[in-house]
Amino acid sequence: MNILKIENLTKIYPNGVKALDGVTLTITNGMFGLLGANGAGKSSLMRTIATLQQQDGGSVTFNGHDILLKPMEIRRCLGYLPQEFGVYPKVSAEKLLDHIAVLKGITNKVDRKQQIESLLQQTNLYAHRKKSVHTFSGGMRQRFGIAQALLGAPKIIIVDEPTAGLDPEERNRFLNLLSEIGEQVIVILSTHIVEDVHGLCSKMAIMDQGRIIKTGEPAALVAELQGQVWTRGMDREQLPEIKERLHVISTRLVSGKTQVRVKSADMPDTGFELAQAGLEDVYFTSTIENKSFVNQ
Ligand SMILES: Nc1ncnc2c1ncn2[C@@H]1O[C@H](COP(=O)(O)OP(=O)(O)OP(=O)(O)O)[C@@H](O)[C@H]1O
Repeated sequence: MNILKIENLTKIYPNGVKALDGVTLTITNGMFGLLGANGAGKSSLMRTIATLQQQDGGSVTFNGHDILLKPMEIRRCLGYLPQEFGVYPKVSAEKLLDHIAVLKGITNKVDRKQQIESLLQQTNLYAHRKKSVHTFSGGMRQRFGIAQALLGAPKIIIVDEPTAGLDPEERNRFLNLLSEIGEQVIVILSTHIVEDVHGLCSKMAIMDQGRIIKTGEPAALVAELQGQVWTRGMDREQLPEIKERLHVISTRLVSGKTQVRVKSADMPDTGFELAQAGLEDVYFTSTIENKSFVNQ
């Protein structure tokens, strides 16, 4: 079993932004979802784990090795798909993978060739292996990103916002690919898309303003809220008054009418019906409660 232990991690950028504020998490084998809005601090956490930037306080250990003291220990067993890959050089996918494999220390040519061929097959890019990555579509690039992350059989795989900008078909394809990676490694999926976490991850954390505000199994977190989510349709003009009085989780426009979701132990008002709680309700209630806690 691999164990990634993050303890009291803090990161303050030179402009004074506290991107990580005492993050503590233990992550073991399997798919782990890190959910948070833009700016919550997910990329800062991912980059620190990937040893691309140093923390200002706290520690990260992987299987007992402190990554600050022994960055090579983690780099050797890490696959990372960053949010922004930057500019791709104008070489074929196959050549680029070969180059990255050399950088990752896979020096045996036969081994390299075998790994690259099998990863190109796995990511459904074999037919495109002679094409330059800069001509690939968004979805193909992300699949290429996974192929390069999987080179060298890593024990931790970090994917940062991988489905942003993908069309529904490519997004499905990408998520299926992630789910095939297996349970023998740690996969951290950082995303702001609730459904990505729901279907795929056995464990998750919600991040907001540099803090972990909730952790657990998605199904268990949803079960905790069951029986407390109420919904009703109303005119938009009624909303301010409802927001004033009730704990509104979210509002959505459905066929021209505003559908409001409210958290309450009992029926909050006339006309409300008990709704099936979902992970989106967990996410919204946690972040709303964190904001009111921070603003107190
Ligand atoms: N290099 C940097 N210098 C200064 N501030 C930064 C830097 N990188 C991130 N930040 C700030 O730190 C906070 C957390 O950013 P981070 O990119 O980690 O969040 P995120 O959850 O990954 O969001 P996104 O998905 O938008 O990247 C934000 O307020 C961001 O503006």
